[in-house]
Order: sequence, then structure tokens, then C-alpha cells
Amino acid sequence: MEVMLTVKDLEKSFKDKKALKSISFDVRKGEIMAILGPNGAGKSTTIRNIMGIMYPDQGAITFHNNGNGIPRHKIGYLPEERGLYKNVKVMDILLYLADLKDYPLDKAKERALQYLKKFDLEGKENVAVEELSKGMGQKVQFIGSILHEPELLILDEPFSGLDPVSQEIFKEEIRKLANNGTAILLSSHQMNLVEEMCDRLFMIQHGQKVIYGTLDDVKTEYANFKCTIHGKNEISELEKIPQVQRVEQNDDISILFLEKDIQPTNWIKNLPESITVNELKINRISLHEIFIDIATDKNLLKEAGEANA
Ligand SMILES: Nc1ncnc2c1ncn2[C@@H]1O[C@H](COP(=O)(O)OP(=O)(O)OP(=O)(O)O)[C@@H](O)[C@H]1O
Repeated sequence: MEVMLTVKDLEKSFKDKKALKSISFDVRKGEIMAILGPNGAGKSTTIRNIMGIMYPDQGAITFHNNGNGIPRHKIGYLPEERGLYKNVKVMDILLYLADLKDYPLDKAKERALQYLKKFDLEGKENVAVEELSKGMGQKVQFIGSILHEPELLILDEPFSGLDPVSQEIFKEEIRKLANNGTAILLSSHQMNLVEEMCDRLFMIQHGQKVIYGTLDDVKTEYANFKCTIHGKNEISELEKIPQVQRVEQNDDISILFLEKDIQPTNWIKNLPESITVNELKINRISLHEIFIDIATDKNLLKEAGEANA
């Protein structure tokens, strides 16, 4: 797949604090690439460096593998900090944003009306931004980031503050843009949405890469299986079962996190007869659980660290 954005060996410090340490990844045409990490990990700093809002101490950011800098009119950006001029009408702000990107205004107007309709804002074109709800304002800002048909779209927390219906509309539109060839870099803390939408992901912790790959790669490499057992059992008995890494228990439901590379069918065959099983299921752990394991320095981090070494 054609590489649209390349970030190579990015380093950035604020005074003596190193916020980014050798960050490298790429974003390809037609894919949704997630940039993930706990609060303060370095996601927004990475995005701000890509957008030229700040400059890296070291490293290179290239578009289409060309060293001439990033053409602003080919990028769409929804920043983490929302904010549109308050006393300006919706259509005026959208046309202003399109004009900043040198996009033809008649085409921008036509597209703006289509998108306002799609985002349930039909008839709001002459309403002042200050009269919109927060979610409506976010929709307008999102429309402003895609009106000029960017080749690369950077979305910093696009779903925050949206109701579930609006989330679905955003999700659908983002997927559609990717299907039509837009390269999308998406930062989000909503792991369920990331898991549903993204093709690849890059996770940062303390300014460093901890995960980079397709969701499948990540799940195969970092995610173990977990076994959920419904039934009254002593946690100490469950912890003795071979290849159990740790156990979480809530009343009569126990979740056994299993070691890497277990064979689920063999593991089930060897379960002791003494444990009570009213219900049992085996799943791969979710991206949400991988994230929490890494972000809270639990078991997987050590394995992830070894795999990345
Ligand atoms: N302008 C700045 N001056 C000083 N330190 C900064 C500045 N911007 C970011 N930092 C620091 O750099 C680190 C990375 O911050 P960044 O905003 O990139 O994190 P993030 O991953 O986007 O977090 P969040 O999920 O909370 O938005 C943090 O330790 C933060 O305090």
C-alpha cells in the first residue's frame, strides 16, 4: 500500500523532559491507523509535530516520501482542542476553512451542504457557531477538516463528547473516507471503537513505541487467551492451574489470563476436575485489556518489552 505519511526517529523534549523518544511509523493510503497511549504518553505531541505546530528536536516527517515538507492543503486536521469562531455562521466558517486550503468555494459549498445533511445539521448553515451544542460544533469542525478532500486526515480524539448515534455517523464517515483512499491517523481512548475501525495501530508509552502493527499482529503477538469461568471457586486453586498467569475474580466469575502460546484445546483438557464450571468460555483478550496491561505495568508489559527488545 502506498505510504502517505512517514514519521522517522522523532525526538522532542520540553526543557529536560523527553516527551518523544525515537518515534517511527507510517500511515498508508486507504488505511485507518490508530495512535494510542495513556494520558501524557506523547500522542498529541507527535500529532502537533506532524502538523508543524511545533518542531521536533530530531527526526523527519515526510509526505509521499518526499523531503519537501508537508503540503498543508492535502491534510485535514481535527485538533484535540475544539474551537471555532463563536459568532460566525456555520457555512461561513466552513467556506473559510476550505479557502485556507485553496479549495474551490463553489465545490466547498456543495460539499458542505451534503455533509451538513449527512450529519443531521440540515438547515443550520446560517446559524452562528455559538448557538450549536457541543456535539453539533464538533460535527461542524469535523466537516471542516474533510471538506477539501484531504489525502491525509488526522483526527485527535474525534469521538469525545459525542452521543452513540453521532459516534456511529462519525465512524461510518471515517471508514468511508478510508475506503475512498484517504490515509487516516486517529487518536482515541475508546478501545472498542479502535478495535472495530482500525487497520493498524501504534501505541506509545512514556514517549516510546510499545506496539506497532495490524490489530491481528498485535493480538497474536501480545494478546493471550483468557478463560472466563462461572462457578464458585477459590482463587488460590485457580492460580495453581498450569499456564495461568493471573486470575481476576468477581463473586462467582473468574477470569484466568493464560500464558502466551498456550493451545486452548489442550489447556482445557488438562483442567482439574475439582473446579466448578457452570459456564466456560475462552477468548483472546481485548485491545482494551492489552492497553490496560501495558499502561499499568502488568504482566504483558514485560513480554512486550522482550518482544520489542
Ligand atoms: N507545551 C508543552 N510544554 C511542556 N510539556 C509538554 C508540552 N506539551 C506536552 N508536554 C508534556 O509532554 C508529554 C506528552 O504529552 P502529550 O500531550 O503529547 O500526551 P498525550 O499522549 O496526547 O496525552 P493525553 O491522552 O492526555 O492527551 C507530557 O508529559 C506532557 O506533560
